[in-house]
Amino acid sequence: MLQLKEIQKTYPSRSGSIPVVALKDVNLEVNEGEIFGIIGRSGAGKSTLLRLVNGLETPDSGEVWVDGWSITRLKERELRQARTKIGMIFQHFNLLWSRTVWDNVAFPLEVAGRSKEEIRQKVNHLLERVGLSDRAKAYPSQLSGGQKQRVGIARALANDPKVLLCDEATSALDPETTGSILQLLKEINRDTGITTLLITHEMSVVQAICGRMGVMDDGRMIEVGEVSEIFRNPSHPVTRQFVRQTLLKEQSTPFEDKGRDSSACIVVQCRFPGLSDVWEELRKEADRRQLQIHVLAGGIDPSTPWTLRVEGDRETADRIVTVLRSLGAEAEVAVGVS
Ligand SMILES: Nc1ncnc2c1ncn2[C@@H]1O[C@H](COP(=O)(O)OP(=O)(O)OP(=O)(O)O)[C@@H](O)[C@H]1O
Repeated sequence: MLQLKEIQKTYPSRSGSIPVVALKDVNLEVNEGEIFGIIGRSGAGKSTLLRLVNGLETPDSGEVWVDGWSITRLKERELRQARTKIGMIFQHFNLLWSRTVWDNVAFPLEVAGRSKEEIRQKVNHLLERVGLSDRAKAYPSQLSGGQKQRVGIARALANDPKVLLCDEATSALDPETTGSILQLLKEINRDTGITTLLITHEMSVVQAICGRMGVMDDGRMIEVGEVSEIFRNPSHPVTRQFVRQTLLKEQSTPFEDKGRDSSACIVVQCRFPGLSDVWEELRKEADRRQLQIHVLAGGIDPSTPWTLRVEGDRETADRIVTVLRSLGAEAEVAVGVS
């Protein structure tokens, strides 16, 4: 669905010094219907990559393909047409502040020349989809951050795009709102099959909704793979650092703090045949043993493997693996971080 082939992108220097090579020989393939996450530190080249996909930037060399269109070869008129099939949401929402919620969502449909009746039906449907029917007449300034992003999502979906690009879409939101927006994106992907490419600097975002991910550093795509696999076995030092930072973050704690030393932890990877029963058993077992276990990935979609962080030493993790196996799960200790 989306392909970047041997992309090279250089920006001319801003102050007469050396030009900046933002992307270096980047290759990427995103499959139809998947949610693909790209993570990287500031300046890694994530935004440049996204702007290449919707044709806002052109590469020095290489090709960008979106749904059969070679974005890099299109003339301005064709590019505008191709762009209607690419929706985008932004960190700071980019809403039209003088227009109501309803009018913001209607805007791309008006530009596309849709009839009044078509616009009415579509906007009402989209507002219902994002849970904002009752705020249709409000202005963006009267909305919370999460509601603003819901308007952004509805607007991005107005022309039934095949691809949704998310540019740090939850970076301006608190963790709870982030969770609900990610959940909405996941549901939309499930219901419409829209191919979703998101960029972020937060591993937790990738873990929450992406099936596969790419890691960028200094203009290069340094690692691509299944999120669970990369988490279990990060090969590049930069990826390892992202994983480590996530593991050491005190978040998503399903168990109360038992005063353990949290400076050491072990990651356990497991697959459950079912979900809730096993999880309940595991909770009880961990409680009995006074252990802290955090779900790092796999919490939203029961079909994906779970990644658990167990605070404690290798012996503790081995005990948890034994418990998991006794509950019918496939489980193994993946990586130790201290
Ligand atoms: N218009 C521009 N002119 C010159 N240099 C640019 C321009 N846009 C980006 N760059 C440079 O290209 C490199 C990649 O930038 P880019 O914004 O793609 O990275 P990023 O990973 O999205 O970073 P961030 O997370 O901070 O937005 C950086 O060194 C940046 O300074």
